[in-house]
Order: sequence, then structure tokens, then C-alpha cells
Amino acid sequence: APQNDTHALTQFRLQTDAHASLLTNWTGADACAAASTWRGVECSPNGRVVALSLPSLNLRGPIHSLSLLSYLRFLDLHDNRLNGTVSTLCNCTDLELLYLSGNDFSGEVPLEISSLRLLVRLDISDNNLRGPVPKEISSLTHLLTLRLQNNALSGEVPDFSSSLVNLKELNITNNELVGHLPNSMLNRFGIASFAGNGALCGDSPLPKCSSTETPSPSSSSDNKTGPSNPSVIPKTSSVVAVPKNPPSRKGLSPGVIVAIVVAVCVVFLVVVSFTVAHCCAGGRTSNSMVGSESGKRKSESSYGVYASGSGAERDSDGTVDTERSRLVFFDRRSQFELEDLLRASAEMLGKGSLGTVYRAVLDDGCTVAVKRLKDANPCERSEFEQYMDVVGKMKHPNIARLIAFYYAKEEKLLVYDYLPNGSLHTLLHGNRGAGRIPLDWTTRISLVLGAARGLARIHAEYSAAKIPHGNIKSSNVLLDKNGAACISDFGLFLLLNPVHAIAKLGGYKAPEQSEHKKLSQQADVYSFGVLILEVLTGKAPSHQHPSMPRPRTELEEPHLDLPKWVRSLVKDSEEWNAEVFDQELLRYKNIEDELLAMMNVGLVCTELEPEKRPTTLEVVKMIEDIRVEQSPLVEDFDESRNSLSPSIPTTEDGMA
Ligand SMILES: Nc1ncnc2c1ncn2[C@@H]1O[C@H](COP(=O)(O)OP(=O)(O)OP(=O)(O)O)[C@@H](O)[C@H]1O
Repeated sequence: APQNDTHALTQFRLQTDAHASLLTNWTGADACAAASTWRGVECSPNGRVVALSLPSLNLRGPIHSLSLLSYLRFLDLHDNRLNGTVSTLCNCTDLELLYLSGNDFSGEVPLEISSLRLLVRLDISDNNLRGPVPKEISSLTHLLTLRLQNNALSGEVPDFSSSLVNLKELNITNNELVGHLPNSMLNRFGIASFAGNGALCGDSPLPKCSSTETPSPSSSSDNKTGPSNPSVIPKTSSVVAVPKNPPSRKGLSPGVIVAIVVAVCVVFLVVVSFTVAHCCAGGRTSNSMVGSESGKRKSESSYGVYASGSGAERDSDGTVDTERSRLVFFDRRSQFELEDLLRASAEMLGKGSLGTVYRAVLDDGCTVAVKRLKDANPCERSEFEQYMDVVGKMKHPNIARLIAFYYAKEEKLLVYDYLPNGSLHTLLHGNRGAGRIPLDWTTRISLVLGAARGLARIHAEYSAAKIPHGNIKSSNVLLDKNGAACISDFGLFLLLNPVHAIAKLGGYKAPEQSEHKKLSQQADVYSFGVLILEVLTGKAPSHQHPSMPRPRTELEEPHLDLPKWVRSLVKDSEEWNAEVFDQELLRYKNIEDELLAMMNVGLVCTELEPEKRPTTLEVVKMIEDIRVEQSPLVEDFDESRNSLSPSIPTTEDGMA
């Protein structure tokens, strides 16, 4: 079966990627192999493709090959030029999220859609779909979102009001729907969900239905050819392009138009005031809800999943637990719903030891990083919330900020500020070949100092409990939009069983940890010392855990004990040995003293005996003494860190 998945994807690529350039990294025999990085593909632990996300890639052609992906739960192909019918996907009965909007799909919405019983979101808007809105949709009882707008769907609107009890968003606007709109549908979803159909009738503000409840020919669309009744459109007729925003149609009296406008305005105002009240309430209660079951409110977007979308929170009897799953925020200024997150266009940033990280751009342009935890987390909800409370309260300019979290039985998400400028690991080891921009000494020292300040804050905040970071390494030092270093992944070790934490996490290990397997602040200092030596030597240290697949640069030297290697070359702390240092650093003049001083900080941090190591506050002081002001100490947390416009730190040396 896994080979079938790879075969299906390969077929899909051959049939749709005419430009070939887009999916060039779809190579190798197995899309789900451990080291595989097939763009947009996500696999389950048993090697089956569960998610495919390829929006806006100018893909053209049919999608029938994807019907073989029998484990697929998330499919996002929106904004391409894909064509043919969508019926083939009805074989993918595990699908929960299906986004196909903005393509050239034609034919009818298949009756077999009813086999996709797990669907939570269905978006097939902005295509050329014709024929009726099938009644069979009413069996998709988990649906939260149904978007069918901007197609050429015709016939009457079925009554979903009693069957689709979870449906929050319905949009069938700009189609060719006719006849009586059931009052229950109008009342529940509002006139705005049905606008742009022209020939619907029913209760006010719609025109009254005639006795036969069929529209007069003059009230049907005037910008499309042929009759509006689907049954008389030959299935073989050429597809009439549907304008994405059709002009308003004729046929309504001015009075009715005024009534519709007033009704839409009223609905809009009600929605806006509800949203404002909702956001304010959310802001007031977000922190207090952590760890407090009584504080929880029922959320509109409480049933949700991300990416492969496994988070259907179902009770044993199959009912949906909508009561307790919601995004919990740590900052009243950042408020959005899980739905916004689900709707956001997402791009996989990478996989770590605890899960996969996605970059998600919300509708309002805000960008966040979403870490979707894999099943490494054994915690109960209350425990999870307590730990996240610890992380969420930690606000410092050199610590990646946790904005919110989501906990459901099968899905745990952590939402962070998106830090757009990569990691220290990438800056040091990425692209060492031709075309590399050297990482200058000023930037290095400033990043080390920033990271030291972040770590010192964690240690100081939790000095009594001696809570460590537990996973210090250069790939967990990320750069914000200003190029400042931020320690990421703080607090995640709390989610792991202590027995397994040390093996799972990929930070640089202190020697004492091979014996007692405990995380500690002193071990963090050791890891930080290794990081300093890494910055000085340009060499990637060994993670001492061959089972860990990361980091994976071609330049990483296997099993390099960096402190040992440096000590072997430098016997005396005053001794200068150019061989130790990164060649890139040797082109800068008059920095030998600073390099030596920094090397000594690295060496003292990596003392074999934990008691001999300095505290992180002392480390900060030592680095500040080397170069007085490299990284401005920002006391106030910079809320504007999150940005859509990444700025790359200057890497040409600006040394005095
Ligand atoms: N807040 C963020 N903003 C931007 N990119 C991020 C953010 N958090 C993580 N990433 C990126 O996502 C990818 C995966 O990160 P993740 O932390 O899961 O793995 P890791 O650091 O490689 O390993 P580990 O799980 O041991 O920390 C990395 O490339 C990382 O740089």
C-alpha cells in the first residue's frame, strides 16, 4: 500500500505539473521514507500519505490518481488550474479537510460525496461545477464549513438545517439556484449565504414564490447562456465560464433590493458586534482559562484539526465534543479562531522531534508558526494546560513567544510568533558552498549574547524549581524579523515522559547525562557552551544521539565532540591557534582577543564537572564584558516582532 501512495503521487505529478520545476523534490522511491522531503506531503507513522498541501502551484490537469490515497485526511489544492471532476475523491473516505477552490473543476457535485462522512471542511468554490446541490450532503454531519460559491450550481437549495447541525459557515452565493429557499435555511444562515442567485424566492427579504414556486424565465441569470434549470442543460454542453464576481442580476424590484441591502447590513452589524464582544471576552478570559475548566466557553471553532486534521474530538458514541476544545491565548492582542487557522494557507517548515511546524498566514495577513505535536504527549488536558501556562507566561525578547495552544484528544497545536529569519544553525552551516554569505563576528557575538539572555531569563524565572530548557542547540536559536536571537522550544520537555525526554530531545548533551539521564540547568549551560564553540569553530557538533535524524546538513561531522576537539587544539586558554576558528572569522582584524575570550566562555561552560560551570547569568555577564553592547537589551517585549516582511540580518561585518 505505501508504494501505491508513492505511485499515486508520481502519477499526479506527471499529469499536473507541466512545468516540472515545481515538484522537483518529489524524488526517491518512497514519499514517506524517513528522510523524504516531498513538498506538501505528510505521512502517518506507518508510512501512509495522510496530508497533501499544494496550493497555488499552477498545477494543471486531472486529479483522479489521488483516489488511491486511501489514508488521505487533508487535501489542499486550492488556487491551481486543475480540471476534470471531483468525484474521484469520494474514494478517499478518511478525508476531513478538502480545499479545492479556485480551480477549473467541472461536472456535478457527486452524489457519492456522502461517503466522505468525516468531512469537516468542504470548499469547492470558484470552479465550474454545474447541476444540483446534492441532498446527499446532508449526511456529512461533521461539516463545519461548506463553500460552494461562484460555480454554476442550479436547482433548488436542499434543506440542511436539521441535518448539518455543526455547520457554521455556508456559502452558496453566485450560482444559479432557483425556487423556494426553505425558511429554516434562511433563518439559520441568513440571506448573505444565498446572495447572487437571482431566482430564489421565499420569505422576506426574498421575493414571494409564485404558486408553482418556479422562477419566471426573466428572473434567471442574464449573463449566462441557456436556461437556469439544470435538468435541461445537456451534460455535454460546453462549460460556460462563471465570472468569479458576477454583476448583480436583474429581475428584483427596487423595493426588494432595498430590503435585501438593509437585511444584509443588519446581519453584518450583528456579526460585527458579536465578533467584537466575543474577542473582548476572549481577551479577558484567555489567561484565566488555563487550568480552569470552569472558565471554558463553548467555542464556535471548537471542533478542529490542523494539517492532516486528525482532531475530530469524538466521544465513544461518535458525538462531537464541542465543549472543551478551543484555542487558548496568552495575549489579548492576538485573537483569532481555530477556523482562521484552518483556513490559513499553510506551508510546512520542518519536522522536529516533537512534531511538524507549519507557517500559516491568516486572513488578516498575520503570520504564525504552528507546531503540530505528534503523539509524543502523554499528558492529560489539565496537565498540558498547566505546562503551557508556564510557557505562555514567559515573555522576553530573546524567547520565541507562544501565542496560543489548542488541546483536543487527538490533536495538540502550539501557535508561536513566526520568526522569519531562519536559525543560527542554518546561518552557520547552511550553504557553505559557493555563494555563501559569511556570518560575521559582530552578528555571531550578538546572536550568542541574545540567546544567552533568553536562556538566563528561563533559568532565573524558574531558579527555585530549577526548570531547564532541555534542548539547547543552534537549530533552537531562531532569528526574529530584526535579526535578534530567540530561544525556541522552551518548556516542551515538560510534555515528555522524563524517562524518555533526554533521548527524544536533540539538544547537545552534557557528559553527566549519559549516566543519570536528567535534564538540568547545569546541563543547559554545557549545551550552551557547545553552542558557543560551534559559533566560533563553524563546526556542527555531534548530537550524541545517532537515532536522532536532525540536523541534517551535509557538513555535519558525525560524532564530533566539539569541547574535546577544541581542548585538543588549545592547551592554554591564552594560546592563539587559528586552526580552531572558523576560517570566515579570520578575515576580520583585531578580534583575536575577543575570539579567545569567547572561547574561554565556551570552555568553562563545557567543564566536565557541573559544579564548575557558571550560571547563565554569569555567562551573560562574561559575554557582555567581551563586547560591551552588541545586542540591545530590550526590556519591553516587542509585540510587533511578528511580521510578513522578513528582514535578513546584515551579514557584512559592521565592526568598529
Ligand atoms: N516560531 C518559528 N518561526 C519560524 N520557524 C520556526 C518556528 N519554530 C520552528 N520553526 C522551524 O520549523 C522547523 C522545525 O522546528 P522544530 O523546533 O520542530 O524542530 P527542530 O528545532 O529541528 O528540532 P527539535 O524538535 O529537537 O527542537 C525548523 O526548521 C525551525 O527552524
